[in-house]
Amino acid sequence: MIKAVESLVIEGSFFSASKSTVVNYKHHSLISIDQNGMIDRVINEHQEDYDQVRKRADHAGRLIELQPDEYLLPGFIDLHVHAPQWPQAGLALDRPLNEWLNHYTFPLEARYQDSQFAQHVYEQLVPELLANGTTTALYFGTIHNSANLILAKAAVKFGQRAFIGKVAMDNPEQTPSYYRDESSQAALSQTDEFIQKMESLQQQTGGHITPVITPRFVPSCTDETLNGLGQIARKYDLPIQSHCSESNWEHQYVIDRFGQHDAQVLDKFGLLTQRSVMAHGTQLDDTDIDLFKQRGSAVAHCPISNAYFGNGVLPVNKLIVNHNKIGLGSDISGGYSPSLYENSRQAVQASRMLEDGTDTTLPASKRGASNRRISMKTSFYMATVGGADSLNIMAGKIEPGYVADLQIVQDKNADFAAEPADVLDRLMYQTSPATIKKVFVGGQLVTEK
Ligand SMILES: O=c1[nH]c(=O)c2nc[nH]c2[nH]1
Repeated sequence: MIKAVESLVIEGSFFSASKSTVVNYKHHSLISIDQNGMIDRVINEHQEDYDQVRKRADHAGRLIELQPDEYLLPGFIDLHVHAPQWPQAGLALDRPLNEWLNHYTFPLEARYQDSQFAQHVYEQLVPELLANGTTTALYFGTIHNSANLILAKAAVKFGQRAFIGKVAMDNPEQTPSYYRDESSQAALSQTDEFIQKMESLQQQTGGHITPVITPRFVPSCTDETLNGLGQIARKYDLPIQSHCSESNWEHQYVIDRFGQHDAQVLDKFGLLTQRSVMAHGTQLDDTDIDLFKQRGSAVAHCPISNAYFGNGVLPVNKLIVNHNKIGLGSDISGGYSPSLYENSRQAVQASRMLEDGTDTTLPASKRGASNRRISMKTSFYMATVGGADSLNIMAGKIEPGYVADLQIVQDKNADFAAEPADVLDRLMYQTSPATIKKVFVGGQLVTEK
């Protein structure tokens, strides 16, 4: 059972993004958190009641003071995590996507019919993500509802905000007999059952958990299942997640089967809505990107994973300029790292290579694509505001009315003075779990060093 949150006041300097290229810095403020775990006030040093609010919180033992080398940031939102793949993070990344799925991933995911194995993995993964500053995760589970509920219970136990999907995959041509839903009807009825069980777990525990409609990707689902999942998403008005135009092989498979791109196919089955978050998108064309925008659907940018399986670099800046919804995903274990800090770095680096090009046998003027680079501010925006907008939650900002999902991080090079904008970059490039000192979800302390 989630404990009632005590109101809290945090005193310190903080960063919070307001736009894709603008991160605001507020020096030495009070961030007041109410008993519902929401930020109710942000008070600056010059406001009349600063001292009074501070003193009252201090007397009540409810004041947390940041050290001079510490900063408050919004918690990060990971839009794409395959929870069952944690044991293979970093394995076989030199294999092409379909081989990696068939030889490593499906055999591993099949093991989650064993609930003890599920518990062993999930009780490691959830605290690991929290220790990396990830306060919200959008998880793929497996086909097994018992294991998916163990993941939900781990999220409740450790206090993470979690969106969790029972994976649907029933296409006998693209899934192995040992790891597939028995039939389309089974995939749909077990999805429905998972939704009911998540709703009662949420009511019993008060945990921050939400079920998600989860067709694994178009290749692994029959038309009947894609259609049925679209109907369930509509019936319950739930978030939807899948993979979309993620590699040469996968993109071409969908063209061969439907004569259309993933985006149109997902849309036709009612799976591209303003609650959809689709991973990768490296092969999206301009029409697909516009369809995403029209539908209000989000892209989960997974820059580390894309370097291995994506056969291309997602043009993040193009999506940002086009006002598409976009956030960051670790894609454990297509991506080896549970850290959105590391993914933020890779997002910046990949965008630079996309802009400059990589083939130096060509003249510089013929390499790359213009206006593709992003700054670390944009990565920070995607890890916070972009992720929250993608999930339609009031998170990712340090402002009144937002949930108090926060992290306190230490600037390990604070001895070397820098302007606030540079400090943010330094934090984004240098932070590791060792310098993430405290993490809060809904105002509750969930990790402390
Ligand atoms: O990176 C990926 N990881 C997966 O598990 C997966 N399944 C389908 N497509 C996928 N891509």
